[in-house]
Amino acid sequence: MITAATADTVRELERRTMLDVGDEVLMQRAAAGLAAAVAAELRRCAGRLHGTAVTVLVGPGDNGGDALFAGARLAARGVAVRAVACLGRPHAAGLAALLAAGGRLEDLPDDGRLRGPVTLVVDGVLGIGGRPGLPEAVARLAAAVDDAGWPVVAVDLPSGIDADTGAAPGAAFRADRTVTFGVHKPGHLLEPARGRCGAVDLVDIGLQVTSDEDGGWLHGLEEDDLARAWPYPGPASDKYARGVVGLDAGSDEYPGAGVLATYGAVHAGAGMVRFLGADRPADLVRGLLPNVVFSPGRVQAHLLGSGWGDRPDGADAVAAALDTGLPAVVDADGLRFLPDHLPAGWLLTPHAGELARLLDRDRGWVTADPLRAVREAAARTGATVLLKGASQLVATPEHGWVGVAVPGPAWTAQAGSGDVLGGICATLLAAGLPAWQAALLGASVQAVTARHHPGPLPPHALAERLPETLGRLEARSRALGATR
Ligand SMILES: NC(=O)C1=CN([C@@H]2O[C@H](COP(=O)(O)OP(=O)(O)OC[C@H]3O[C@@H](n4cnc5c(N)ncnc54)[C@H](O)[C@@H]3O)[C@@H](O)[C@H]2O)[C@@H](O)CC1
Ligand SMILES: [K+]
Repeated sequence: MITAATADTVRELERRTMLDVGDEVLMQRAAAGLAAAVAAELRRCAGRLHGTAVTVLVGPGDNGGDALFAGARLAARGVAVRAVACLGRPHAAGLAALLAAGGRLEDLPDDGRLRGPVTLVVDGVLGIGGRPGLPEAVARLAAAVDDAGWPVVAVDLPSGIDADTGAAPGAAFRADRTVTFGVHKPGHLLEPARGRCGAVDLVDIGLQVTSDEDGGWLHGLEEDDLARAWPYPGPASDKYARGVVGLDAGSDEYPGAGVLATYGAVHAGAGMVRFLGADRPADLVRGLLPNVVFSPGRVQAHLLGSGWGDRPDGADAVAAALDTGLPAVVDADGLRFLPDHLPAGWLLTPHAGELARLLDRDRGWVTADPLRAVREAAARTGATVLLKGASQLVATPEHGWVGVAVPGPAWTAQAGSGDVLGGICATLLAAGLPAWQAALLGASVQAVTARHHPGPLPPHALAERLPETLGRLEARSRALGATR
């Protein structure tokens, strides 16, 4: 699990640690970790340190200070280090250390082009004190560095992104590797910033990170977390232990959604799937999946809404499912028929446009800060909310942190993926998982499957690969020594 904290929380953690160790120590720990990461990167790309040339781009704050102290350590090991002052006056003590170690300082070139030999660039322009975007001259430099194709190591964050929201509304650096300190920041987990970080290294600088249940924290699921937490059947499990899913998805107008949701539920391992939707999707499902049943009967979780279209009795269907007291996933068109308050055991699975409609906001308000949007949706509806998109976020009224699913390739952004995901999540609810966990595991298993089968695989074909993923995850969970 990757834990991320906002800039304010990081500053508070740093303040507390500094009371114990003093303020110089943290920056020296950060610089040591950064220098080690840059040295490893130099060895990877040049095979050596001696004789390589590192250009350190520095801003006016402590992010530049980290970069300058790291530059001093590299200069002492035979690397030719040139610092370029990109914004304001560089960190005084860091600059003095670099110059004393034999490094040089240069001004930002007017044309934004770096001179001299460059093996690698360190982006120490802005860190958690940075406002998103870059002044024009620095933006030109960032573009030139990108064009030149030099390897870039970012200090804490790629400069220009928003550390707390993951937004990148203006120019920003793009790194091959980002070296962060103490704890991850939301920008490392959330697109589009995440895509600018490259590989992220976490350097321990001695912060006492105790992520409590208060707001502001993110927990990013990793593939091993998924492997550990999936509810694999045990030797004594029967179909009811795995769970019976009741699907009311698709319509005579959009029958495919019912088929796709059923594919998701069946291939995610539901004990039994009851298809309770309209006639046309029911006929299609009957022809494709002989294990699905169509009569009413015992159900342990519902899926409602995918492909309903303009269904006149949508509100009645939602109300009837609520009356059962069972958990449910409400997807797509079903989101238009919600009562004012829902139980936290219900899971809503909107994409940005549907969430905007739900909250009576513009889509742009949601996409500008998806974290804020998903939190607000959970608080307003009382339900757990999975916001689908480039980063898949889960908020629940049950705790203050937001979960981030394992990221997947952009190929899964296609019509029908959401219907399959609804079926997967309903299966996990039927197996007895709380809604937040069903959402995180469901979104993650689909992403991990897509990672292993890159390319434009249609959603039903991807659903058919879920069993292969689950078999691999189950073997992994055994290797990890997970207990059932
Ligand atoms: N506080 C600490 O104890 C530690 C901090 N560390 C480093 O310190 C960094 C934070 O340092 P700072 O708080 O000094 O902040 P930054 O180094 O991010 O820079 C803030 C400065 O940049 C200016 N600025 C911000 N956005 C701008 C923009 N878009 N255009 C132009 N100027 C802009 C601000 O006015 C301010 O002067 C962290 O990211 C990390 O790298 C590490 O040394 C670890 C310990
Ligand atoms: K930076």
